[in-house]
Amino acid sequence: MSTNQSPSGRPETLSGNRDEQLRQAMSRTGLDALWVSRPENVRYLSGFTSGDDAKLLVVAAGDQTGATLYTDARYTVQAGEESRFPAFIARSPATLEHAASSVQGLRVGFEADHLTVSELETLRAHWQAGGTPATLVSTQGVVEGLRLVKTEEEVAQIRAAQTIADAAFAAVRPGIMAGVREDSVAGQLEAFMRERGAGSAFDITVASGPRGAMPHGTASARVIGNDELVTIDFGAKVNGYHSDMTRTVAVGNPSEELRRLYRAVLEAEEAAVQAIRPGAKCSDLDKLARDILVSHGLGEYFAHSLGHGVGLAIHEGPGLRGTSKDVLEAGMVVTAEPGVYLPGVGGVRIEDLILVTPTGHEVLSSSPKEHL
Ligand SMILES: CSCC[C@H](N)C(=O)N[C@@H](C)C(=O)N[C@@H](C)C(=O)O
Repeated sequence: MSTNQSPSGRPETLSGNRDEQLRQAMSRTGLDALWVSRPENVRYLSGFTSGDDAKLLVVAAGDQTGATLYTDARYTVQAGEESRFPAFIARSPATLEHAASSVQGLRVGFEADHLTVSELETLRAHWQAGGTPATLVSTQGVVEGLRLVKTEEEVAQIRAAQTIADAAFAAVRPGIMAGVREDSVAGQLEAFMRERGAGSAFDITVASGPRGAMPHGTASARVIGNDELVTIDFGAKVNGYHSDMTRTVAVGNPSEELRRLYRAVLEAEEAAVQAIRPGAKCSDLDKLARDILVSHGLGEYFAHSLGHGVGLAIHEGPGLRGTSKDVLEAGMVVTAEPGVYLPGVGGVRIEDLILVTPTGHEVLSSSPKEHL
């Protein structure tokens, strides 16, 4: 066990803009402290890039403000280089024993969506057993709420990721033809992005022919046939920030039935993109696209939501779905991605990545769409 003060000299106390927003969010939720366990949230607040193997304790109670990164000895050097907060190097339960003294008598939030039952029991055992127990408070979305609106720096990372993804698509598209395996297409996209310093944002979907009926048809060994549609959904990852884009392309001369599906999805997608602006209700956007597909008799085949926010996570707020209460604000980055999936026939999805701007929107993805 050891403490590791950041050599950068950056402050261990909560003092920046992001810290102030967090302090306000904690105050609204009635929290003195927050035990951050969602990897993206650890990264967002501390800068430490291996959030899967770290936790962050933030204390914002009266004069007592500050944060400590908890990670293990595999990351001693990395934590020193990356974390804005001092790191305590240990593994659980030593981490919890160390944190216990800081949380005595405090209302400590935990992230209910990112803590297992056994981890919660361990927190209780260490922080509620002594003379001045902490009160553990279940929370949802405290840090995620801060992540909804991106800073200029965050938008720059997402834009860089999308630029690489667009270049990858342009390079690989000519080779998407009958006789080529789906996983070869995925491999080429991934290799292109890696060559340019980006990772793949998620397992790439390459779904050809009848496999197009699977919204997340991860590239398989299937050989693309003639006169088929192929749905390709992929993204790049740059400094933790994702891009996300889907194109459906024609190989040969797909049937009129497939072309009709394509045209309906394109109409829904373009209408949704045009409606993206600050103040737009996410549920209305979903309905707009869904109604167009319903008017084409395809509503029952639109098997998911219209879209989602994109950032440090591939799926984050706001949610562009029927049940969403979210309203768009400038600085949000979202997808619009209607699709239809007909078992035994195939499917179509078209997706753009969009920045909400003060006056409307900017489409970040630039790969051309086919007109069938
Ligand atoms: C495993 S990440 C997949 C990324 C892909 N572009 C995507 O977002 N696909 C959608 C069909 C999706 O999964 N939507 C979610 C938000 C949903 O509707 O629940």
